[in-house]
Amino acid sequence: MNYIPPSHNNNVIINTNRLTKAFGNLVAVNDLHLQVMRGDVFGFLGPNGSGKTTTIRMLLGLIRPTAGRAIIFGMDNAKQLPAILQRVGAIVETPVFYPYLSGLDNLRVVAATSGMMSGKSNDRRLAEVLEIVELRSYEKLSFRQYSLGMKQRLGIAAALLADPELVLLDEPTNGLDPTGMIEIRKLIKRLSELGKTIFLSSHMLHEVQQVCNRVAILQRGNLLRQGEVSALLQDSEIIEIRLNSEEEAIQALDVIRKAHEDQRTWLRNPRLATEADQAHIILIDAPISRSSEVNKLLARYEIFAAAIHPHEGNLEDFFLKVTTGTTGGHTGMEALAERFLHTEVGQVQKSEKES
Ligand SMILES: Nc1ncnc2c1ncn2[C@@H]1O[C@H](COP(=O)(O)OP(=O)(O)OP(=O)(O)O)[C@@H](O)[C@H]1O
Repeated sequence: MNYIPPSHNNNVIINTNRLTKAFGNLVAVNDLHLQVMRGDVFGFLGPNGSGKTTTIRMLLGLIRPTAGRAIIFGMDNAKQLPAILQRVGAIVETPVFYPYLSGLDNLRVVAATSGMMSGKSNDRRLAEVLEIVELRSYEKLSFRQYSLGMKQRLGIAAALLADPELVLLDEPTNGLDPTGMIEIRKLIKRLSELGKTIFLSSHMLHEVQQVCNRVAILQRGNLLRQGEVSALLQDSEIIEIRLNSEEEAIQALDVIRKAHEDQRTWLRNPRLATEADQAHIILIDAPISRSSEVNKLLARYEIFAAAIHPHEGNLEDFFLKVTTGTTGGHTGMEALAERFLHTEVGQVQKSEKES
């Protein structure tokens, strides 16, 4: 995606141009072009070590890029960082709170140390943010008694104190149990309804699919894809056709391949299922809304499918496709993607850069 000059579009909240960070020979982030639009819940996806935190740290001005720049709210963060940060709330590392103070008192400390208002308006804001993160009923409880999910939400409450337009969250569900994850998901939706733009990094595709409208996929510091979740999901829809025998499956495959060559280009990558006992199953990367067309096509050649199963797209499949080029059997794909995402990946060596 091309760099959009900031003056041309005020709806672009984050706009990076060739953003790059090298640590010695290791290129942690390489030539990154990101566009986050106003109102997005933007998922920044990638396996461990792919450069997500490094990117967030550059956006927040915590580290300097080796090359390229980041424009936030139309301002260059190398030049106008304080003005940008006034409009941003972020959690990059687990926030530190006083264990023996209550949630409310901890927020009071944050408000006081960051020079926010005091008195009644301050108390009102504290109550508001505790309400948003659903900790109002636990505000008097000491921090050490909070669950991990509550601690994380208190961190988000602290990031919300100054009513930021943009909220940056680095792996907000890391280490949380399913209930904690659901709470964070609900909170992200609530923040989005309040008009915030949200940028969240994650390696949990399923989580991201449920809350984000747009995503960028990073691998070894390189941007693999960026776009609307709905469009990416459509790209990973699969039609599964079960035939009555392996012989019939091979005939059907031939028909589908010819149809693909003959203008039905939406019938992408027809193939036999990879599992040994599934040689009678064909998988096609194709919009599931066209399942009946496939059925009719085969019937014209007197091939009658025993069953046709449309598989909705999911980010795991999509991710696997773009990261490994795998478009094989559907079976086990999610598990494979999940394994991949938890794998520490190797890093690219610093490449020669164009000027
Ligand atoms: N200060 C640093 N010095 C040297 N290498 C670093 C530094 N910070 C990060 N890296 C390396 O840069 C790469 C990208 O790390 P980064 O933390 O940005 O990845 P990530 O996608 O956020 O992964 P994780 O989810 O594990 O934090 C990794 O190989 C990491 O070891």
